[in-house]
Amino acid sequence: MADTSRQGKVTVVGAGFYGSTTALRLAEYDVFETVVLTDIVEGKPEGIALDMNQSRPIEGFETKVVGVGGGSYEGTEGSDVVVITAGLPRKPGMSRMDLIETNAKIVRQVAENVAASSPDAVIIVVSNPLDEMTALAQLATQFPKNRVMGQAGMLDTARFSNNVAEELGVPVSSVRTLTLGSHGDTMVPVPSRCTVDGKPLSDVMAADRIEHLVDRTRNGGAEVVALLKTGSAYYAPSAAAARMARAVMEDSGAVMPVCAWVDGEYGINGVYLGVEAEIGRQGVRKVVEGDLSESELAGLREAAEAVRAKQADVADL
Ligand SMILES: NC(=O)C1=CN([C@@H]2O[C@H](COP(=O)(O)OP(=O)(O)OC[C@H]3O[C@@H](n4cnc5c(N)ncnc54)[C@H](O)[C@@H]3O)[C@@H](O)[C@H]2O)C=CC1
Ligand SMILES: CC(=O)C(=O)O
Repeated sequence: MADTSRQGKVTVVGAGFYGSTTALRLAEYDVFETVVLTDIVEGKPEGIALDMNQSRPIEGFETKVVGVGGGSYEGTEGSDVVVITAGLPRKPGMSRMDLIETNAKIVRQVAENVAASSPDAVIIVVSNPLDEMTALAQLATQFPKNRVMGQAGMLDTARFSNNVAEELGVPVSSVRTLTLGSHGDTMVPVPSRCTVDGKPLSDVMAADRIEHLVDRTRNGGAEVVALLKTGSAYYAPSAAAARMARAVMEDSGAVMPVCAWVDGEYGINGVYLGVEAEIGRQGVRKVVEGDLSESELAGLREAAEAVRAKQADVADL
């Protein structure tokens, strides 16, 4: 009898650190029928897929992982969700923005291929610089804006929560935080929306320590890059992208911080920006506008203008 407990196809483009860990997380959820992993390199995705499939009897999942190398999109056709991880990671001392020209060429080409092979997919972009690459993927595919979003806020929020939990010596499960804005210098960690065991963060932590953790969160990616010396973070980033892909496939309605098209919310018009959004089968169901302090709102508007300028530039790259 056919097993109908798993459904859908998710493609992960780019079989590097981010892409391969995302593919494994997605496969281990055991909710998708197929996870396709692709790369321009021949053999790498095929080898990784075989290795992951060989782990199925040990980990006990049935999702089939398919590897497609050589820049081919054969086998990805009709994907429900596509996660774009193709692109260079930064080196120590580089900003995400230093990747813009190289990664724009890669993301444009990938997005055009995705549009041709999976015209109804929801796209989750992770390649950096994130806000600009998300805008570019929408331009290149001409998909409705709700069907193209970027992963950053889930990661930045997780880093903020981990920083708070470590500082206070409490379980991460007792901490709620939020990070909005860009995945860059104008990131907006939102202390007014943070709680520990339901209590406002400001009741349990001194203002100067909160400010320190806000800074550490803004520099969370660079902190990992500096330690690794080569490449950038992928365990926490892949957890975030995989959760987003699963929320799409399951039409869960979960509210997550993501890079979404903002048009009117917070008085901000026409830009991809990190905000909270309800995620479902069509991608972003709606942007969820929450309460922010005056300075947080000003920070979000500043981030919007900074990414708007760069997003206009990528159209020509
Ligand atoms: N949004 C976020 O929160 C985060 C974003 N990133 C970004 O994700 C991207 C990937 O990072 P890693 O996986 O660590 O890098 P990596 O170097 O390990 O992997 C990148 C992969 O992309 C492949 N690739 C390049 N051009 C391609 C094309 N045209 N088609 C298909 N595949 C192609 C490469 O062959 C390579 O396997 C980087 O741009 C990085 O900055 C990384 C962490 C967090
Ligand atoms: C690489 C990157 O964007 C991060 O770790 O935040």
